[in-house]
Amino acid sequence: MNAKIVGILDDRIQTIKSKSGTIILVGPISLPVNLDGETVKFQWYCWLPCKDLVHSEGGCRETERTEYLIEQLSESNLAEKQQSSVLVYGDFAENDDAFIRMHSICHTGDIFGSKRCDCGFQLHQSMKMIVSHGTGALFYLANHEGRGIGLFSKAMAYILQEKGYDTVEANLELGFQDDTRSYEDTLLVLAHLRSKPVTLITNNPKKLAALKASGMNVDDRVPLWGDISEFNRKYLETKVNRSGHFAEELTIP
Ligand SMILES: Nc1nc2c(ncn2[C@@H]2O[C@H](COP(=O)(O)OP(=O)(O)OP(=O)(O)O)[C@@H](O)[C@H]2O)c(=O)[nH]1
Repeated sequence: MNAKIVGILDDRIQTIKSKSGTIILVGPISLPVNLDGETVKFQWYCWLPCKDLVHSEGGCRETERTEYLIEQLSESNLAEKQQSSVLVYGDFAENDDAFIRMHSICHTGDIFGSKRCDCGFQLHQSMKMIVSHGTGALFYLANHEGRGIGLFSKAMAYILQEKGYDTVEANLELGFQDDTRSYEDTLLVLAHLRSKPVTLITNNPKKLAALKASGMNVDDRVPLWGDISEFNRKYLETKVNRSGHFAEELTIP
């Protein structure tokens, strides 16, 4: 193992231990982002559950950790697994007030710009809200596709939705719960980066409750509705009527 390479990486790799397993966090990494034509500098971190390494014990050792981690990377086939990450803005550890977005990956909305949901809009808008607020973090949760059912299953659910099933019914008909997302690892990363309370960007009361129940220090919420069109009207109505989303701020034309 090249000691120079280990030395370069070592001080930006940390382990976070929990009852359910260890997470390896890499960062901060400077990430300049084009946000509506302006360059905004975020600090980026990515994390990996130790169990996703081929020899999980070796990767998570306290001593010589980085060396063991590098040895396993090329064998661990990480492109076949999902890694989540977080974009941090401002003095995240210390500022009294910070906006947090827990954003579930949406291949169709975030990447293709699909208008069947509001995900792409929420992703972009939440980054703008965090920057204009001055401090915050966008967690991009890569194992949450389709509220936890996976991309292929979401494609099947979309076909059922074309035949009149709503989002919740389609998930249930395919044998899933309506919402199977876990925030466990994400909250460990958040606690590592910040202990002060946060304001959560969401319209979803169940997400707020689940995060609070898992120990997240949330003292406020801000809504994020938008990009409403004929294509996502039923999806958004289902959020309000079936999933209990806060409706007071939503006006569907
Ligand atoms: N199963 C299913 N998932 C969908 C559908 N449309 C979007 N999604 C997924 O829903 C997730 C969006 O979650 P969030 O943006 O956190 O939405 P939310 O739980 O309503 O909460 P907030 O956006 O915070 O208000 C993404 O993973 C999308 O892939 C759909 O029709 N069916």
